[in-house]
Amino acid sequence: MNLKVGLLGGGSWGTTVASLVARNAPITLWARNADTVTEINQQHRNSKYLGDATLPERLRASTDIQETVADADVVVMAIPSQNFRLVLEEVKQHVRPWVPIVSLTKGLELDTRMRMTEVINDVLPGHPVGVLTGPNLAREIMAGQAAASVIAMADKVILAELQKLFKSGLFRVYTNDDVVGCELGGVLKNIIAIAVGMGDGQGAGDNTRAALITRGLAEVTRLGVAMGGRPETFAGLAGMGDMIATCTSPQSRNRHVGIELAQGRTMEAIAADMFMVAEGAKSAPAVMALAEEFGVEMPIARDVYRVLNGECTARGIYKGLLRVDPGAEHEPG
Ligand SMILES: NC(=O)C1=CN([C@@H]2O[C@H](COP(=O)(O)OP(=O)(O)OC[C@H]3O[C@@H](n4cnc5c(N)ncnc54)[C@H](OP(=O)(O)O)[C@@H]3O)[C@@H](O)[C@H]2O)C=CC1
Ligand SMILES: O=C(CO)COP(=O)(O)O
Repeated sequence: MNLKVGLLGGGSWGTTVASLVARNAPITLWARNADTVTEINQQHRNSKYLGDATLPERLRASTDIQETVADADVVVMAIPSQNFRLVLEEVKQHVRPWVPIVSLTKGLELDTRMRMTEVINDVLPGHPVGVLTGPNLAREIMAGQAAASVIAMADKVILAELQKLFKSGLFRVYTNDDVVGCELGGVLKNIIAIAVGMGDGQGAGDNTRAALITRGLAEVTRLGVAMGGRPETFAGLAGMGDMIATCTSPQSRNRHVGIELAQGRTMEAIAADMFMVAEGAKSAPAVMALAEEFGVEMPIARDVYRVLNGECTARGIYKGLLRVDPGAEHEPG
């Protein structure tokens, strides 16, 4: 393809998506860390985030945002949610006015409770905005295993071009015009994955995990639909698909946080040991505020939030589960 791509964010997922896109189009990957950039350009590796995985030789990295985005036809953002706006403000100085911006990020901005596509609209009004999301654990995709994803954008013509840009070999990319639903599926499943990790860390069984995933998906769907997403989106790759991958994979950072909380560790101590992002822990307060604003009950997310805050322990939450009287299946609780 003739489209030039600038991708911002040299972590696990940014590097993985850049490697996929490099098969289809010229791409520059921006990372703030000069060692990461040198390693990608000279050794075709990003060992901090992706171990021994070999990156395509045509993938070029840069520490210069201007060089990365000034002649880009598409800009892709893989920056964690709490730093997303900061980097986008720099992108704004150099990007051309009509260029589509695609978010890979699965979190909410804490202060504003905004989704990343809303942050993009805020900083770069007028640009076509999209999101790539789904059950996509970075290391598996780098290992060449098959995966499916969803690219969502309101403009169907640009959407079809973006689908061609991101899909390759065993990475199957479907289209969807429900940006809100797709984006919220990726954000909200992270908190349920923390709940599942809290159960797994205490030796809970497969039935417990299945119950949490199913009830978790129901509450995620309730909030997502109240915020404007379509119910069927939450039954698809961006909803149920990502929920299953994140809640069951040993590779998930959010599930890992839950397992550590189950050992009685505080979120502060867990975060101090992690160099990668766990978006669920960061976004939980914003999700709770949105649930209140939209009048949606999210009992599992609320319990996770209370453990993250140190208001109660993972063990206490699981004992509490048994004390709740179940009502009708379609009701919260
Ligand atoms: N990993 C995965 O499997 C998937 C992740 N995602 C989502 O993608 C997003 C990015 O995640 P992922 O790549 O995994 O995260 P990682 O934790 O692996 O990497 C984070 C990257 O962001 C960079 N970064 C953080 N703050 C800044 C900043 N202020 N300026 C510039 N760069 C910054 C880090 O740079 P440095 O190394 O210098 O600290 C690092 O390169 C998240 O929202 C995640 O939920 C979505 C699908 C799959
Ligand atoms: O979003 C992901 C997989 O689709 C990655 O999940 P974690 O951030 O929990 O590792």
